[in-house]
Amino acid sequence: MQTLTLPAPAKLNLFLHITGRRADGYHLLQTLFVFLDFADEITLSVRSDGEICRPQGAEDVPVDADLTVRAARLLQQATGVRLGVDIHVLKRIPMGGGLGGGSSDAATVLHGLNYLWQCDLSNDELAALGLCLGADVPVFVQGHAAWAEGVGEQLTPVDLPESWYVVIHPQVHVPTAELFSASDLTRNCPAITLATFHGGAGINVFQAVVEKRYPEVAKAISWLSGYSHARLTGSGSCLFGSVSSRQEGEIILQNLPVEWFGFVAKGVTISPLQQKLVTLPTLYN
Ligand SMILES: C[C@@](CO)(OP(=O)(O)O)[C@H](O)COP(=O)(O)OP(=O)(O)OC[C@H]1O[C@@H](n2ccc(N)nc2=O)[C@H](O)[C@@H]1O
Ligand SMILES: Nc1ncnc2c1ncn2[C@@H]1O[C@H](COP(=O)(O)OP(=O)(O)O)[C@@H](O)[C@H]1O
Repeated sequence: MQTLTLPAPAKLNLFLHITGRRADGYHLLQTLFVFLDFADEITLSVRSDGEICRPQGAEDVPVDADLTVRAARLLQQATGVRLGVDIHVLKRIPMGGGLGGGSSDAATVLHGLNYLWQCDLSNDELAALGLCLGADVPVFVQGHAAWAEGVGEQLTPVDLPESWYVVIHPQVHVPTAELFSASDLTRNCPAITLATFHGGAGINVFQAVVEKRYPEVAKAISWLSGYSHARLTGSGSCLFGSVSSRQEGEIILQNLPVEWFGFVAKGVTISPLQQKLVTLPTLYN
């Protein structure tokens, strides 16, 4: 039986603007994605009977709704492969926190099964499949920090300097779809460039909306602002601030109120998944 364990890293949105809306209601974004060296862990064991099972995963995510299972089914249908898989998901990334854990899990399953099932799809083909599962999946498939436009699928790779982040989860679940439909969400940001971002431009348009609706998130942002420039990632509820080293981040976390969860992570240009994929030996029939 072929078994493979791969990471599914978290992401941060270093800024997030909405510049307009598509005819189908989806929002047009500008954002900058960076990966973290903080990840879920996914173990895939090939089954010969074609079944797709998830013996281990997030308890509150039903098997049929799990993005890992949906990704496996999608790849099976798209390629006609007759093999199946047991999917073990070790969750570390807080769910519904704007860290993209579900999307990342899906991207890791697409890559892992593309390898184990020997489907031989390209990164672009896997990213196109991933987009059917969620707007954030393609960047995790491509695995390179990126400037993103469209709904997040038009990606331009960006090399970012290594940096450290304190990430706080205020233990609040913020539903993405609800925030995208908020009447007070700013949807007409003027387009900016990477150069203007590096010059200091760029906010997260969800931050004001989330702070108003979720006082606990506002409280956490205010707390982290005492140490670093605190910003929301994605549609929240996680927030982050950059720090100069892991040690500086750990010192800040010593004062973290007990009701919140926090961790320090390194921001990386090449995702931990890509780093692992390039070390895998070639499989022969
Ligand atoms: C906001 C972001 C920023 O990276 O991240 P998260 O906070 O989810 O991590 C993403 O755009 C989220 O992408 P993702 O989480 O994949 O969203 P999807 O499952 O595709 O969409 C969930 C719902 O959000 C709305 N939606 C999503 C993306 C988008 N560009 N416009 C939208 O209006 C739609 O109502 C959709 O039904
Ligand atoms: N494998 C998975 N891991 C996390 N969430 C999942 C998974 N599969 C489906 N979901 C659903 O996707 C939602 C969003 O999860 P997640 O990607 O972690 O957050 P966000 O989109 O805020 O970054 C969860 O609330 C959950 O209902």
